Amino acid sequence: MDRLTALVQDKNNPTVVGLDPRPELLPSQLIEQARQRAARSMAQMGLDPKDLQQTQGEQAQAVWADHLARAYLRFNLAILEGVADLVPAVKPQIAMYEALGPWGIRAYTGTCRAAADRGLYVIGDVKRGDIGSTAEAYAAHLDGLPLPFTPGQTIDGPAHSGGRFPWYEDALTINVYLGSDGVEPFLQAAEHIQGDLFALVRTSNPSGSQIQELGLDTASGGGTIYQRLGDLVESWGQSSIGESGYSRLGAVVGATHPEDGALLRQAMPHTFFLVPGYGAQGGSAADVVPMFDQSCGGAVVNSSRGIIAAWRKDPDYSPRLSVQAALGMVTRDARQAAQAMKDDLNQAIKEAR
Ligand SMILES: O=C(O)c1cc(=O)[nH]c(=O)n1[C@@H]1O[C@H](COP(=O)(O)O)[C@@H](O)[C@H]1O
Repeated sequence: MDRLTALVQDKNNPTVVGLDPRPELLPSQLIEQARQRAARSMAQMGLDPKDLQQTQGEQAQAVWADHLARAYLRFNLAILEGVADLVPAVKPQIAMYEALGPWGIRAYTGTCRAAADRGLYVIGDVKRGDIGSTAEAYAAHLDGLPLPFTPGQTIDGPAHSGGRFPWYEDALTINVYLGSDGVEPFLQAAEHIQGDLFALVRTSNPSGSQIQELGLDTASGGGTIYQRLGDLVESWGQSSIGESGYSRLGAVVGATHPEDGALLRQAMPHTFFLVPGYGAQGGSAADVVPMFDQSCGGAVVNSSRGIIAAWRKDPDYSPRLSVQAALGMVTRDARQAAQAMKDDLNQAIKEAR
């Protein structure tokens, strides 16, 4: 977590902007423009643009997914323009993009690349996890595609280009339910690119408690499942502790569980926390304070809707604005929201110390 720690310190800001686009979070004129462009594409392909309105037929759906994905990328670029110099990191959530098929994936990788080009640390929120051999393939998100030229050809060691192509992520969120053999390939890939991972430990959603708060008997060490997971994550990270004092294996700890976060902070001194749930899910700056260490480091806090949808609360917004003007508002309001979050977090941390 050395690079992330350095970026947080440089910008004096532990804020992560979640890039989670959805049609209703985009200004309507951007959607309308995508619709018009899709209709033109349909006409050029000799198809009836009316099919688009009812999204009838595979081709119409493909054309629409393509143009909506392009609108997502434009929207994200507007957000990045507003926040890139202010925040250390972004976290695109891949499900929003995967919903648009291959065109969405192109918007996802385009977003990650644009963020990386602006010097931001990119957390790919992919929440992967599987048996070891499959986890190796998922881990290619970090260390690049091992592309054999001949089917069946094996590639020894880091013979492939390695690194950021084609995903451009610095870190991934992972699900560690499958145990250490599902984590090891991710750790190796992270080591290869000097990147990081964030394992789900205590999630922000209410029903996470159905599993994570289950108690363990004393023979199994006592405590709860999330505490045991925390211990395991701390121990799996031991061999990758960097100069910052934190390992490459971080933990996701929801802002909606401040008491649990405080317990985990104590039990996991070498584990960096990614804290989602601030803002739209009700977590406050006071709630996230216990997730930070004594030096006010060791954690970053994510907000997605609170920043990317800030334009929706702007009294000057009107659907009659041009696309350019609406995107300008997206940029400005995202920046204001990110600045307000930075101030809110830093003030709460300062007051608590
Ligand atoms: O791994 C995550 O990022 C995550 C874990 C968790 O426990 N809770 C959680 O909300 N998230 C993600 O954090 C983001 C929260 O979005 P907002 O509620 O809009 O700020 C979404 O991308 C979620 O998928």
